Amino acid sequence: MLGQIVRSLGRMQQLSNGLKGVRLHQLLSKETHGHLQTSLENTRAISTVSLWPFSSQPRDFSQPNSSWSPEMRKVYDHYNTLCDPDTENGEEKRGPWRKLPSYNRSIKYAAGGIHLSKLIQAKARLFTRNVKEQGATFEYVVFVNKEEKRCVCVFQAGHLLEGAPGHVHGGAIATMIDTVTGTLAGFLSGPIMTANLNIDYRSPMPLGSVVLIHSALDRKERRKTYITCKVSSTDESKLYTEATALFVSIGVGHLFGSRN
Ligand SMILES: CCCCCCCCCCCC(=O)SCCNC(=O)CCNC(=O)[C@H](O)C(C)(C)COP(=O)(O)OP(=O)(O)OC[C@H]1O[C@@H](n2cnc3c(N)ncnc32)[C@H](O)[C@@H]1OP(=O)(O)O
Repeated sequence: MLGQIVRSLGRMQQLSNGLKGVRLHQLLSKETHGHLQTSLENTRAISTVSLWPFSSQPRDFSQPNSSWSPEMRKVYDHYNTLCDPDTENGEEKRGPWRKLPSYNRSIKYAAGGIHLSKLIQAKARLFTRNVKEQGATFEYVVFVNKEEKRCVCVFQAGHLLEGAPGHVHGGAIATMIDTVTGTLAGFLSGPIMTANLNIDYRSPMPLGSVVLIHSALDRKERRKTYITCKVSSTDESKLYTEATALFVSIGVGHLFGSRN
C-alpha cells in the first residue's frame, strides 16, 4: 500500500486537475461492499486512477527550506542535478534519477483509515512530517535510481530528535531507515509492509548532522523484498548505521483486515 501511495503521490500533480470532484471512496466502493480485490495487479489498477482526495494541492515537504544547513543544501543540489535531463543531439533524455515528492498526509481510505473515527482521519499525519517547525525533526529528501534499484536520502536530524545527550535517538534513526527502505521497496514492488528490520548502530550521530541514507535492493523472493541500508556522513567517511529490511507485498485488503 505504501508503494501504491508513493506512486500515487508522484502522479498526483498531473492527475489532480483533471480528476477533481471524484472521491477516492467512490473508486474503492467495491472494497467497502465486500468485493475485495487483493491482487497486486488490481492494486496497481487502482493506483493509476488514484487522486488527491483533498481540495487544495498538498505541500511537498522535500523542497529546500530555510532550516537546511549549507551542507544539506549542497548535497541536495548535487543529487537534484542528477535528475536533470541530458541533451543529446538536441533531444532531451532523462537519466535514471528521480526526486520523490513527500507529503504529510496519506490517502486515508487507501491507508486503512476507513476504520478510524472522522476526528482521527482528519488529524492523521505522516509521522516524519508532523512537526510544523522547520528543521526541528526530520528534514529529508529521497532520490531514487530505478535502473540501479537503489535510492539515497539526504537527512538532516533536528534538535527535537535527541536520544543520548546531543545525539540522535535510535528510534528516530530507525524511523528514517524504515521510511527510506520502505519507500524503495514500495517503488520497486508496489504495496508492501515492513516485516523485519535489523539495525546495527555503529557510531553516535550528533544532533544537527546531515547524513546520507543509501538503500539498495538485495533480492526479491516471491512476495518478499529484501533491502540493505547504510547511513553515513555525506562524504561517506563515517559509518553511523547499517541495516537490513524485509518488506512483504500486500493486497488492498490487508489494511482493511480482510485476511483474518
Ligand atoms: C504518504 C507517503 C508514504 C511515504 C512512504 C513511507 C514509507 C514508510 C515505510 C514504513 C512501513 C511500515 O512501517 S509498515 C508498519 C510496520 N509493519 C507492520 O505493521 C506489519 C505488520 N505485519 C503484517 O501485517 C504481516 O505480518 C505481514 C504483511 C508483514 C506479513 O503477513 P502475510 O501477508 O500474512 O504474509 P506471511 O504469509 O506471513 O509471510 C509472507 C512471507 O514473508 C515471510 N515473513 C513474514 N514475516 C516475516 C518476518 N518478520 N521475518 C522473516 N520473514 C517473514 C514469511 O515467512 C513468508 O515467506 P515465504 O513462505 O514466502 O518464504
